[in-house]
Amino acid sequence: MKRNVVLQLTGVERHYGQGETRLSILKGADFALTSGEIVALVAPSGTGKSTLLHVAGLLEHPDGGEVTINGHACEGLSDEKRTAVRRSEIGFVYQFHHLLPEFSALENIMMPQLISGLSKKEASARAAQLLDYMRIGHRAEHRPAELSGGEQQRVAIARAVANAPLVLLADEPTGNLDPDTAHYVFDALEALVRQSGLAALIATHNHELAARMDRRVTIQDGKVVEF
Ligand SMILES: Nc1ncnc2c1ncn2[C@@H]1O[C@H](COP(=O)(O)OP(=O)(O)OP(=O)(O)O)[C@@H](O)[C@H]1O
Repeated sequence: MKRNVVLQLTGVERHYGQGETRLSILKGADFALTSGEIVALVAPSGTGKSTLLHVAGLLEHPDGGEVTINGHACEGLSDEKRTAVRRSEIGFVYQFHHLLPEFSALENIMMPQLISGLSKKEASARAAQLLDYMRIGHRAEHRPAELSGGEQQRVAIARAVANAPLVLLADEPTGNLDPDTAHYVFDALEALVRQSGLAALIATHNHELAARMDRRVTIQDGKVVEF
């Protein structure tokens, strides 16, 4: 499989507040993620992991620098175009699943596909396939509250990749799970990434999980450095 840089951060700056209370979180951060790789982002609390993921995932604008997705510079894009890139190229997983409580597992995974214009039939077929792949096909009709924490996260991962993005960004996806379940959920995530060739950047405090990833990076003085 040909390896491409699918996500690139160049000189990314992110500051919060003004004047004396101004907090500089990212100070010229550079980072590149290549298709097919899984990278751990391991850094102490408050150093800017979520900030980095939000900027990389086009959820926040950087105060300086550039975010390039699959070769396309995103900072100059209109909000509409950024949203379109985010929907088609980025999947996001949070520590808490953020699934829609009134919808079933299958419907939650169908949702981003319906928003992207797929028919119900197509979206449902892909959602069912992803649930099977995550080994929770038998829970398709259940709502999030009826699922275990590990099952909820597997649905959230399936939803994140439903539109076949290039990049999966995950912010502490197993932070809420016991160690065995964390490994089980990571197994599923890893299989999905390996099979589809997408790239993943995963913030985690779990050093055992981080050790299973291809590369580990951290944030030091507002910059991304290899661990
Ligand atoms: N919207 C905001 N306004 C002001 N400060 C913010 C904002 N968002 C984040 N911060 C601050 O930026 C710093 C980095 O936050 P961030 O959430 O990126 O850290 P983190 O490394 O993900 O931490 P954790 O591991 O605890 O989740 C923190 O000091 C946080 O308080």
